[in-house]
Amino acid sequence: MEQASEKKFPHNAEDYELYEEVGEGVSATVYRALCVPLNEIVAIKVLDLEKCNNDLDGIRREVQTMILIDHPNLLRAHCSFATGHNLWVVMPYVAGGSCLHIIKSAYPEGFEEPVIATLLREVLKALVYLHAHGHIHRDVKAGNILVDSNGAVKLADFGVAACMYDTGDRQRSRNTFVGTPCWMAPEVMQQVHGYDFKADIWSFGITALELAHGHAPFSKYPPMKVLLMTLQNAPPGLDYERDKKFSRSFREIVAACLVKDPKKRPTSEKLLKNSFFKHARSKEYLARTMLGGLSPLGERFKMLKVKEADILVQNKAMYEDKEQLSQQEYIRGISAWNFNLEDLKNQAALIPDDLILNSEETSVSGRHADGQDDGSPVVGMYLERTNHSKAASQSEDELSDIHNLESSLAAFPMKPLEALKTCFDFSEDDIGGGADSEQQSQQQSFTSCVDQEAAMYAGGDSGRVGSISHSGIAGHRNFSSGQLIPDNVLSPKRFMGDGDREYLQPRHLRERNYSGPLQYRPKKDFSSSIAGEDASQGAVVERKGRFKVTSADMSAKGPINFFSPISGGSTNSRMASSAASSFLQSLRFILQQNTKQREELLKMIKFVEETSGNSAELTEASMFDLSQVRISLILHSATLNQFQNVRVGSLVEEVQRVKTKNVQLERRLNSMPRQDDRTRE
Ligand SMILES: Nc1ncnc2c1ncn2[C@@H]1O[C@H](COP(=O)(O)OP(=O)(O)OP(=O)(O)O)[C@@H](O)[C@H]1O
Repeated sequence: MEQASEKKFPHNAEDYELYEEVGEGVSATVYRALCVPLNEIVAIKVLDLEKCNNDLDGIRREVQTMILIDHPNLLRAHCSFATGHNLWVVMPYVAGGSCLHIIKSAYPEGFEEPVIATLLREVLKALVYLHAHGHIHRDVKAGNILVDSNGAVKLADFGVAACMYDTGDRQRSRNTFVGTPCWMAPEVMQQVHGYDFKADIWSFGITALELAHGHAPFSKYPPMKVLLMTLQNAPPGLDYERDKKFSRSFREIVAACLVKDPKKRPTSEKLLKNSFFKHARSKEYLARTMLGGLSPLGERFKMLKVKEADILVQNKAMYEDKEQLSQQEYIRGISAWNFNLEDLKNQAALIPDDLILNSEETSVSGRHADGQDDGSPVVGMYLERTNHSKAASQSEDELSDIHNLESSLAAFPMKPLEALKTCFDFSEDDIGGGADSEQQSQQQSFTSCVDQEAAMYAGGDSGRVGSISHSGIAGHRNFSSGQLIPDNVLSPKRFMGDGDREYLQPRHLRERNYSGPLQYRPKKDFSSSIAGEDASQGAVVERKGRFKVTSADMSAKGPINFFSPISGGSTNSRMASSAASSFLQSLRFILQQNTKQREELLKMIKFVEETSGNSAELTEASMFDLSQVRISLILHSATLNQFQNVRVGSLVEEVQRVKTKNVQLERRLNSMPRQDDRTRE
């Protein structure tokens, strides 16, 4: 057990002086602080319970896990308590900060192999411990690997950790989306059979790439696109050419972790024995190499925030309001992306119809070759979008992009509309299931926090120089999370006065997304229908560099390819469809522009349908294709987040209606005498 945790850390906010901010996540802000009675520097994670009320169960779990775990490579909390509408988690201060911060401040191209091996070995030790004790971390990433001033490595953030031995609701919650998309294993995304500790091994492999390159694969894309790419593309890995500087054993260990079939991934225990770790060095080496020359964490954090704010301003000038929320999420660090409903809706609106299969290759070579990528995911993303629009005249590329997007959608474990519908099917019982008896009994076994109720605060400012004012919290109770975080703590409105809101408020006034990890549950009836759609299970039919196209991509289950010839069509109808296709091709380009043009397009389709009436078989063919474009448009509209205007239900009906019309048109078309036959007659 860590020495610090043997001490009695007080449960009163007044006993702590909050200093500078040293970190920020989706759900919390972390401060360096002084524990006055013990005269010890600590870190305090401040979670705003008001803003986290979607994920109280997750918070309970995080605190429980942080207090119960006991391993030198895991960050153990000293104690936690509620104050006002905040939950404070007191933990050891890890002066080097997270690997993500260190990368952003000083190693944008990633670390050298011995550093990576040393970091990963320590993380693996933590995972071996967690897995052996029945825990899945579920959020392994550079942002959660902390390095102390002496080079000790601590895996942190149990906000999404789960217990493998849970039963009932908590077990079922492993069938939910939790984690950060870039690091998320395919089986976690698929939500089909649930997942186990092997999900951490996938994230571990992604983290290895993040440490090697300075960013995770796909990190510049919005979450929805990351989902599609993770499911559709071959797993990312170290490249023979691009990553020449790394050893073969490093390439191999990454490849072993990033296998889509979780059963084929090694256990953490087995990984730890891998020859790659012969490259690992001592803690002192890590401290010297990684932290030497770095300014104190608080200063670095401030500088990073200024830099990020600048990028945000630049992008604001270039891109208007709709994308702002997403951009903020990008800028705050990809690592800070936990999936949530609002993110999903906003990120979905950003899916460009551009390269999916080869995009990561493009982005990486861009990053290394032209040096234009400043490490900002936002800038990177928009550079690529601009470049892509320049290339729009190359129609072949455009066509293949469309096919790529659509086959990616096919590989997504649900049809796009269903996928989006499911995302909006927010599971209530995931949120409310926190007070089950099992948890309560676990909570009663907590050792580090004793009191259930702490004394009332004395009013007024503590007056401590350099600390954050405690004013405004007078008259409100503290609750120790050593017992179950009491229900009333988790319903902040019940005990909150207006004064509470002022406390720490300026730091929380920023526009942020607070809901923490997404916990969506797929509808039960979907799970059976989606089981067979994993692209990773299809036979490889085509390879593009490191990427593969599987038979699943080419299957009839895929979305309608409105550029393909009409089934059973004659030469004439093929000509007709080709004429229609060239028209549709232009339409398709317009489709990519914006919502307004999309609406125009729908009007045009309507016009063509109405004016062509009953006139000729050419019209029939065109109408068939046109209605397919309409379906595609509807799907895209849904995907591109037109939910403000159109209800999902009505979209589904519309798709059904147009599909029925298609079938009728196709029948009529097939039963008509073909023009060349009639000419012969
Ligand atoms: N004990 C600590 N000592 C020093 N820095 C810390 C400590 N704990 C967290 N941090 C810093 O604060 C950042 C945010 O903390 P944390 O990851 O716990 O918040 P979060 O809201 O759970 O984040 P996310 O869910 O985005 O991973 C970390 O990335 C790290 O840089």
